[in-house]
Amino acid sequence: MKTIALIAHDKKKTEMLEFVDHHKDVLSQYDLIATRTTGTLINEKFHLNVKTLMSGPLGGDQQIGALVATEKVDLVIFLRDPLTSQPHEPDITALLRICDVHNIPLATNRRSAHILVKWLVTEQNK
Ligand SMILES: O=C(CO)COP(=O)(O)O
Repeated sequence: MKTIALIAHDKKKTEMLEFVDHHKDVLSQYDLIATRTTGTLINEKFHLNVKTLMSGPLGGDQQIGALVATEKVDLVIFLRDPLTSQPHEPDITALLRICDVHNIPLATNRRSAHILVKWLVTEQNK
């Protein structure tokens, strides 16, 4: 397990920052990538050296999807906003799909994200 992708829609960015704050000790042990705005906010606050790709609406979800498809991402945390329509909805759907195609663990809400991080810790201690 090496690379974790972090993505949050605008209304979920505060939640993402809280999530990262809570788990920064674990997350800092992995290579982190993110869509542009999400990653920039995380880097400003935590200096975790997150590599940023394009913003989601400009193709960032597709970039992460391509990395999932080529097995360069091992886990995806995507705090989606299910109550706001997104202009790049097809890209979002494609990212979720490609995670399923490649059997990549994917959390789309904060509680499942917490569970995945706990699982990471369990795996580390094996
Ligand atoms: O839109 C997004 C995911 O679909 C997130 O993109 P940003 O991190 O650039 O806001």
